[in-house]
Amino acid sequence: MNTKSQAAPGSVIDPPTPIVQASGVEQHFGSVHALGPVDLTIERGEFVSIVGPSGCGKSTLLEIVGALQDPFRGTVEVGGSRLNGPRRHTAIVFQESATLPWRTVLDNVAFALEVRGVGKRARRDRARELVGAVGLSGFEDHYPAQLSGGMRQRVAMARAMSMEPDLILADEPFGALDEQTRMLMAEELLRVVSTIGCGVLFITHSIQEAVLLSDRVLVMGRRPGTFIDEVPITLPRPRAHAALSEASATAAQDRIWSQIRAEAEAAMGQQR
Ligand SMILES: Nc1ncnc2c1ncn2[C@@H]1O[C@H](COP(=O)(O)OP(=O)(O)OP(=O)(O)O)[C@@H](O)[C@H]1O
Repeated sequence: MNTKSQAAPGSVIDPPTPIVQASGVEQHFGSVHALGPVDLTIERGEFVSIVGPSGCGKSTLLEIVGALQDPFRGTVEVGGSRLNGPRRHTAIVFQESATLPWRTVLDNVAFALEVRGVGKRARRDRARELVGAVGLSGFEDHYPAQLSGGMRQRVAMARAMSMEPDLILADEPFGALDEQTRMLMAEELLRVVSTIGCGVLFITHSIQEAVLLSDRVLVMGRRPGTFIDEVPITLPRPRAHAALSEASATAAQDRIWSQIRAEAEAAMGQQR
């Protein structure tokens, strides 16, 4: 799935910079040292997950990369430029991503296009395509209140895609969903991401989900979180859930779990 394009030999085009390059990132909230320092690089088109014990600083890092937290220590470049506020091509998806209750599914998805000044006809056509891509064809005229939580999350995903992101920041996006919907949504996300070829920073408490989706899983230790391991996932793509029973996948899951377990136990000990 990696869509890392290479500059042709002799080409005047520079090789692409990573989509995210963060170094020495650290966050303090008053006397609470929440995160870091950490370095993080995500190549263009790469899917990177972060797993780690509760409260270790995962969301803090994602929010810093998404320009939702400022100030912080260290430097963050996204798309080759120093971060100086929210970017148009960074899409952020949370566990309970908000939909606009007074707009239909189609108009929720068309909203980001409207903000960008895309004409009415073009944005409705594009929104219809995206609604289809997340499996909601037939629900275009429904309002969010008429949908299940999983369907609303699909609307949020379609809206994120409408921004033509080069980077998706996803913080436990399927955390509130039942197991079956969660599995289907994970496969859906893989399809979407491979179609648009964007980089992804994905936070999850599910080790299985991280292994299924990622090119690399970063394991964060207890607060103040730093990366204690980096696990490459070499399963061939396209992937479906059956891939999780392959030997390399179970080995990766065991390796990640043994480290998180040790960190979570130590973190619980600190809190006693
Ligand atoms: N605005 C804030 N003010 C004070 N402390 C904060 C703030 N935001 C986060 N923290 C603290 O910083 C630490 C890291 O929080 P963060 O939400 O990044 O952890 P996390 O790894 O995402 O946790 P979880 O897995 O439980 O969602 C925690 O101890 C949290 O209580």
